[in-house]
Amino acid sequence: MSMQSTVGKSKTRAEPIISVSNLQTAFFTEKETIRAVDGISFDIHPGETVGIVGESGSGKSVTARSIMGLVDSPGRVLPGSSIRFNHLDAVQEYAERFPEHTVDIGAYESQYDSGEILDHPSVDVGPAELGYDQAEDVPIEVIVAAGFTEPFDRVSDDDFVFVTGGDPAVPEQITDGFIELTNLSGESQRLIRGGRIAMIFQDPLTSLNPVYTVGNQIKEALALHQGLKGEEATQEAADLLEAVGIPDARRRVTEYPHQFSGGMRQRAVIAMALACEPDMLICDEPTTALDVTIQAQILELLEEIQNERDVGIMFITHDMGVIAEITDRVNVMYAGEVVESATVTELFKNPKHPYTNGLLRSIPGQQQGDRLATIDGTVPTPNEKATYCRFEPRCPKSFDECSAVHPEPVPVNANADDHKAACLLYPEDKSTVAAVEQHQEQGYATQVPKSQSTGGDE
Ligand SMILES: Nc1ncnc2c1ncn2[C@@H]1O[C@H](COP(=O)(O)OP(=O)(O)OP(=O)(O)O)[C@@H](O)[C@H]1O
Ligand code: NI
Repeated sequence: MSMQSTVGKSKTRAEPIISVSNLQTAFFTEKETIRAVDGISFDIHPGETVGIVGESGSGKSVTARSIMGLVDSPGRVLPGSSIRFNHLDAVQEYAERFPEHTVDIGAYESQYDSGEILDHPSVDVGPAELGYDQAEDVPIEVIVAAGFTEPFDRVSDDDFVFVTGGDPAVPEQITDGFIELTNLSGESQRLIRGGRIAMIFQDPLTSLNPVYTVGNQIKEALALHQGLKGEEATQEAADLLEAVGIPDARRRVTEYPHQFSGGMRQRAVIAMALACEPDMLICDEPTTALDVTIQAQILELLEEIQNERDVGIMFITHDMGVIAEITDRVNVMYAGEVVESATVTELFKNPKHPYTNGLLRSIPGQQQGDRLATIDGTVPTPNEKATYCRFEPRCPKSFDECSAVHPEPVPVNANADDHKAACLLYPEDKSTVAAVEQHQEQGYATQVPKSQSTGGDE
C-alpha cells in the first residue's frame, strides 16, 4: 500500500505530512459556544514526533479528533480551518477513487487572482489568518482548502482532493497535491481513518471490542488494509503482537481483551494500528493510565516503530517529562491556542512563554523547593474570539496591555526563525511598546471583518 516512486518519497520527506492551519473547532451547546480549538497552526513531517502539551481542557484531544474527523455534534470545525494531508500516494489513490471531488488547482491558478478572491463577499478571511503577509501572495489552493469555494467556478465545499502538480485525470502521473481532511465524509473519511492515520487513545478499551479475541480484531484490520486472510492473517497477527513485545504471541491472539493487563492492551492497540500500515499516528495520552515502567516501554516501542516505518507522530500529553523523552518539536496549548512552539531542545533550554515556564516548574525534580510547583488557577473555557491574553489572570508577568491586546504567535527574537511565542513580551529584542504594536498589527490583519458565517449561499 505504501509503494512510492523515489520522486514521491523525497517529495513527501521534504514536505510536512500534515499541515494544520488556522484550525477552529467549536461546540455549540444551548447555553454557550465553546471555542475548544481557536485558530491553531502547526506541521508534522514524516518521521517526526510532534508533542501537544497543556493542562486539562486546553483543546488537545479536540485537535486530535478534528484531524481524525471524530468531532461529534454539537461540535464543528469552522470555515477558515484547514487540515492538509500531503501524501502523494494518498492523493493519487483519492484522485482515482473520487474524481468528482478532485480539483485541478493548476487550472484555477491561471484563471483567478488571490487579491480579488479575498475581496469576494463570501470569503471571510484575511491573508494573515492564512499565514501570509499580502493578499496577492496567498496561493489559490490555500483559499480553496480553507473552504472558500464560492468564488470559484465548479469547485464545491465537499471537494477534498486538490491537485497542484500533474493532471488529475491521470492519477498515477500526479506529482503534487493534498487531501483536505476537513472536507471528508463517509467513505473518503473511513479510508483515511485507520488506513492512513491511526489513533491510539488513553484507554485501550476504547479501541478494543470486548466480545472478540485480540487476534480477530487485528485480523480484521489486516483483512481490511492488507487483504490478508486465514492462516496467513493469523500468523501476521501473532507477528505483530510479538513485534510490540507481547510474549507468547501465538497463544495470546486467541485471548480476549479482559485477559490482557493494561500495558498489554495498549500494546495490542498499537499492533492493531500497525496492521493498518498508517502514514501517521496520533497518540492521545497513550501511557497516562500506565505505571512508569510500562509507560517507558511503550514510549520506546513507539520510537522503534517510527525509526522503522518513518511515520509522523502527533503525541498528546500533559506531562512535560514525556514530552522531553519522545518528541522532536513541541506545541504548548492553552485555552484553545498554541502559545509556544519550538524544537524540544530549544523549548527546554530556552522556554519563553510564562505558561511554558509554569509547566516546566511542575515537573517533579525540576522545582526549587520541596513542594511541587503548580500554576494557580484553571484553564478558562473560551466562549468568544479572544481580544486579550487568556493566560493573563494566572500570569506572574502580566501588565496592563495583556488584558486589552490579543497576543499572536511571533518569533521570540530576531534570530529565532523556528521558535514562536504568543505573548506580548516577545519579540524580546523589541521594546514593550513596539512588541505590543506588532501583536496588534498582526491581530488586525487576522480579524474577521464579517460575521463568522459559512458564506454559503447568500
Ligand atoms: N462534546 C463536547 N461538548 C462540549 N464541549 C466539549 C466537548 N468536547 C470537548 N469540549 C470542550 O472542549 C475543551 C477542550 O477539551 P479537550 O478534551 O480537547 O481538552 P484536553 O486538552 O484534551 O484535556 P485533557 O487533558 O483533560 O484530556 C474543553 O473545555 C471541553 O469542555
Ligand atoms: Ni484530552
